[in-house]
Amino acid sequence: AGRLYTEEDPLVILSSSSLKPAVTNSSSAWIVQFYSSWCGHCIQYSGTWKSLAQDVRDWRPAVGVAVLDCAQEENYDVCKEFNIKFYPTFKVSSVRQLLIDVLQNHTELDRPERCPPLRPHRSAELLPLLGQRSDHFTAVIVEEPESYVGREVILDLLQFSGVEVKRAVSSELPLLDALNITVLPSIYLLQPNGTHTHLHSEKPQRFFFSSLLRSLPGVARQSSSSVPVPVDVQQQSSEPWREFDRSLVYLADLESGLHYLLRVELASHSTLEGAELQVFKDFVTLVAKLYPGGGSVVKLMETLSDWLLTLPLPKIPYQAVLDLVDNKMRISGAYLGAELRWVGCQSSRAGLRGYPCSLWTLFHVLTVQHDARPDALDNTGLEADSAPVLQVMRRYIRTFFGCQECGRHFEAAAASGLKSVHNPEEQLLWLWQQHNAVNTRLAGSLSEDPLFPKAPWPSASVCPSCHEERNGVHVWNRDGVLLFLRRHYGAANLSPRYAATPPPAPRPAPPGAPPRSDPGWEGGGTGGEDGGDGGDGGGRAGLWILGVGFNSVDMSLCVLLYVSSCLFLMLLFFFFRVRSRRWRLTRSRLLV
Ligand SMILES: Cc1cc2nc3c(=O)[nH]c(=O)nc-3n(C[C@H](O)[C@H](O)[C@H](O)COP(=O)(O)OP(=O)(O)OC[C@H]3O[C@@H](n4cnc5c(N)ncnc54)[C@H](O)[C@@H]3O)c2cc1C
Repeated sequence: AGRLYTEEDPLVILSSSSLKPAVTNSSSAWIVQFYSSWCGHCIQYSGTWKSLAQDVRDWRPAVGVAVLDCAQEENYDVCKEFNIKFYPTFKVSSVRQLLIDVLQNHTELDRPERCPPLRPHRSAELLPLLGQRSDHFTAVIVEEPESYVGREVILDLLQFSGVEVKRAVSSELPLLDALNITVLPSIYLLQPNGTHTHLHSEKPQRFFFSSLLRSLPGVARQSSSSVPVPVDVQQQSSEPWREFDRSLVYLADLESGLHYLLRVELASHSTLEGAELQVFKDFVTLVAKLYPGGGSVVKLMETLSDWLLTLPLPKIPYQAVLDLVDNKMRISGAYLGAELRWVGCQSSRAGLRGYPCSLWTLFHVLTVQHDARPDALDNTGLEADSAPVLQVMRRYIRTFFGCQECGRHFEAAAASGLKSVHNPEEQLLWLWQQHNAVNTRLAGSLSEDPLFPKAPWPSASVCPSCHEERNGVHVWNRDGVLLFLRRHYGAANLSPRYAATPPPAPRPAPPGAPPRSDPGWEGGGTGGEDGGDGGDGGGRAGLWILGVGFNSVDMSLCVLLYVSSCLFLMLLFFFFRVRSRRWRLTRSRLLV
């Protein structure tokens, strides 16, 4: 079963393995909603999509309605291939009309086999039918050219035998005259015995026309067994619950968020150029400078940032970025885990929380880091802004964040609110306030996880000093909130538990080695002990000689120095040899 959709819904749940077999060379057209189960709007919208599927259920031979969850790891590649960047919203009626346009605009050659022709008929095609006997009813709907009613009724009756529906438009004057049609849309019925009559409908609407035709004698639904429905093979993996402490922030969430952002969200942009490239560069710089801990993630982001800044290319293929993120160059100590391990952002039900939760968390951490180290962004080009973290976040959300509606809301808030942010302190408070505004707006919505209800944060039980009552009215205590945010999102409160790149375990000191001050995970881990696929844990690439540790860069420098010293000595040797020969020659000439 899908996450927002189940097998009971009147639609098909597709996955990477069933999408292509279902839609390629299909006898019907397909409308597939690529959604993301973490996207609040997709959750809100799922009801609409189900209504649409229900609404056009009888059109099934001509068109299949399906969904595919791009937030599922196994579907990443197919969403990338289909270039899915954002998850839009529609109204049922507009999607239904869009469907009709798509179905009608197929040329005769590539029209799906079971899709009926939807073009209007000419008077010359219809008038000869009057008075003719037949084995079935023929309904003629005459309507304005822009009306969808006729096409909707044709599709509604697609699975019914005993009646054929045709449409004509109001410009067919000979037909209008012959049938004496004065009101549009109208429905005219040609009976099997050759007579014809105007059908009286309560209202000139799709539902009434379709119902009338379905109730005609001998009109019956055909067996639907001939309609192939692909069997979905998608299995939902149920993640094991990870015990965690709500008072901590987990590095595993930050890393999983970065993994999703860099390897999934960005992957739908096959090349980065212009403003997009600049937004990405700024984001990477920001993370490289402010991500706490100085560990392998920072090393990776620094490498990426250096590479982006030193290459003056106007356009960068995403694959090149991915190669660096996957550390194909095997740079020692640079690594970002390639899996999702939600901890503080895990959910009680599949499909909720996860990525958007991690993105909020990441930016809260970055605002607090910037507040602690305001000089960290010096000489990056970002320092001139009074709210650099928020500006980068704003541009990232606007440009790349998959939830387009969220981006619109955030942009509107930033456009009006960021003018009042003048320093790092106001910056972290603004983000807190904005996040609370979103919480309030979404409280009780379908995207809410009952285990993590959306409410003004932090609650009075978590931070009593954040709350006050003035004249019987609740108010936030600004200083209390500031203190709480600095502590909660501060480097000292980040837990490495469950992280894919844990801090390096203290290396057993070799005999005679000088006591080493353990930098711990905060002081600059050099990569995971379990480097994982593609990761080159810095800890493993080194060598201990006489109690001194050398990493692979040190070793390469040694080799370089050794080779250049040898060359230098050889040069000296040849230089003196040539000189001594010359000297001997000159001396022997003088003696002669
Ligand atoms: C920029 C942005 C805009 C979004 N806009 C929308 C939108 O318009 N509509 C929509 O449906 N979804 C939106 N989302 C997603 C939505 O806000 C949630 O992220 C998502 O529903 C997951 O909710 P959650 O329960 O994990 O908590 P989240 O709201 O994601 O919060 C994650 C964690 O942050 C902490 N936290 C909560 N509130 C605060 C706060 N005020 N300050 C600091 N920390 C806090 C808590 O520990 C919480 O568990 C947006 C996400 C982002 C990143």
